[in-house]
Amino acid sequence: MSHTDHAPDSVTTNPFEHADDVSDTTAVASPETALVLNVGRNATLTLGTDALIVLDEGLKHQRAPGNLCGLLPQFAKTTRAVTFYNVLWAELDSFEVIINYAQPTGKEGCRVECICYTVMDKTLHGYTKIWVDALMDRAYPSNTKRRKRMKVLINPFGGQGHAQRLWAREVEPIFAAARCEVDVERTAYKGHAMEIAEKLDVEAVDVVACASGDGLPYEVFNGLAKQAEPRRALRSVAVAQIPCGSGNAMAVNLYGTDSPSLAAVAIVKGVRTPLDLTAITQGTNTYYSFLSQAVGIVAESDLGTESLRWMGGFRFKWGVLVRLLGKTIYPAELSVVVDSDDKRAIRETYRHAVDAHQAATAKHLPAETYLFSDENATATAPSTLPPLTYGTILDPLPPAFQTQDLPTLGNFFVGKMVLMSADARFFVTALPTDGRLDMINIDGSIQRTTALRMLSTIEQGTLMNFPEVSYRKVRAYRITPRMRATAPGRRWRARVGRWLGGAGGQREGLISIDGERVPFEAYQAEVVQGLGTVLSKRGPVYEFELPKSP
Ligand SMILES: Nc1ncnc2c1ncn2[C@@H]1O[C@H](COP(=O)(O)OP(=O)(O)OP(=O)(O)O)[C@@H](O)[C@H]1O
Repeated sequence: MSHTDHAPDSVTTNPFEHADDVSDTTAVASPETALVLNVGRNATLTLGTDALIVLDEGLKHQRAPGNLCGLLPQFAKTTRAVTFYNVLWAELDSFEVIINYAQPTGKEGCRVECICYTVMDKTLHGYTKIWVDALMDRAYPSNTKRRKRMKVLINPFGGQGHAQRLWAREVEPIFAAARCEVDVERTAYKGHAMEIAEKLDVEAVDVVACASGDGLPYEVFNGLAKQAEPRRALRSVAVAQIPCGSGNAMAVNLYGTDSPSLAAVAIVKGVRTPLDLTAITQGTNTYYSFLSQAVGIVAESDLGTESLRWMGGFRFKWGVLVRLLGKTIYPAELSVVVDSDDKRAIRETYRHAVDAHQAATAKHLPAETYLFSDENATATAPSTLPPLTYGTILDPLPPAFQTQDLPTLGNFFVGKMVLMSADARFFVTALPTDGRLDMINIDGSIQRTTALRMLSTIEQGTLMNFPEVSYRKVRAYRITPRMRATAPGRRWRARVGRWLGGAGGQREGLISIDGERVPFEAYQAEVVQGLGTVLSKRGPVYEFELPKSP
């Protein structure tokens, strides 16, 4: 923590004006005009366009960090810029101006630092208070709630089992510096987060932040959906992720990072954003998915490779590779309500949405047009869940569905977010609230060389460009997966393939909903626009840029 004490000589709204000329500034200053605070003969704090500028001759005499334990005499600069985004809190505490901020520590994180100056002259307190308020208004724009009330859930077994340590070291200090109200609970068993969310007092909590992978957010959405007033609960409580798991897609898409400390800042500064949820009916069960559904190679390589956990992060890629090379197929019947199957039109629509968002941001249009404001979050929400437009899996298939038999299906993957992990860009035109799902189908009998080329493009986000990849925007679908029959002469080969792919003892197929296993039987899915609420950096678009070509 840096701590610099100076008694302010004077205050002024113009750094080039002499202090004597503005001796009555206290009377006229307002949040719009209070830009410069003189905090010493040689120190000023200025509200710049995007950042707080600290100009202090005293900083020159402080050693800069990272200079080989002080062996090299290297001195700090006299100015320091702290982006308003990184300002966590500012206050005037009797004589002290205290500014807590997040100091980036390389690409992978940040830590809390403090700027602190003493204001001895009581006559300047009125102006200083106005200046501090003006800084807070820039640090927290009108669509960003201050001092969020958080329920933090920690999965002690998420990822490599480091969630507790990451929370205590990297995240808790940031929430504390931002003066958030925090209530922490550890999950004790599978399904615990769902129970907690089901019983949560939604009036008392703004955010449920999950120090976990994507498993806990999935449980929290489903728990909120079980409340007595589910729609209201899903709208008033934002679900957030402190990335501590093996899959951290929520954080990567909404905050652009899988660093716990950077995600913590994104949560503190996050704007409430509606997120489409997918209502899935299977038998008599209903699940709500926020991320993805998979049948075939992705589900098998994720859920069917438990025996290969020793491989760490490479487990999934290995699983995919073995199955691709083995040309594994996952037959199914698929019925879909298609919105568009024209890839060019899908990309165009996506680009329009991004352009519209950028234009609105540039013109500072009110965010309320697409975001919920905190004040009316609960007031306007109906309390019950909306009825499903296409019924459930137990109903006869409505005529809006087009049915295909897919005897050689290889990959069936449906997503509501772009990235499925930090380097897997599957659904490059996904938007949080467009009321559509992005659906990818790939035939399992395509050439191995093509399949390998596809694999290498997932990181760049160009998989959809392959003519062999069916990429559609859909509103609903029903899938009935079947076990594949192996020809008698190929049984031994298939067994070796399964063993190599980590699925030696596997007896039936796998279906993954947000990375969680559900029974291998038919289900129906329908997107429910804006049903859930999350926190995001930008609102209606994810932290991703669509590759330029084609
Ligand atoms: N105390 C606990 N003991 C066992 N399982 C738990 C516990 N708390 C949570 N879980 C379960 O752990 C699962 C995985 O959680 P999470 O997504 O946080 O971690 P992950 O490491 O990313 O996931 P995965 O294990 O799928 O790789 C969830 O289904 C959750 O219900």
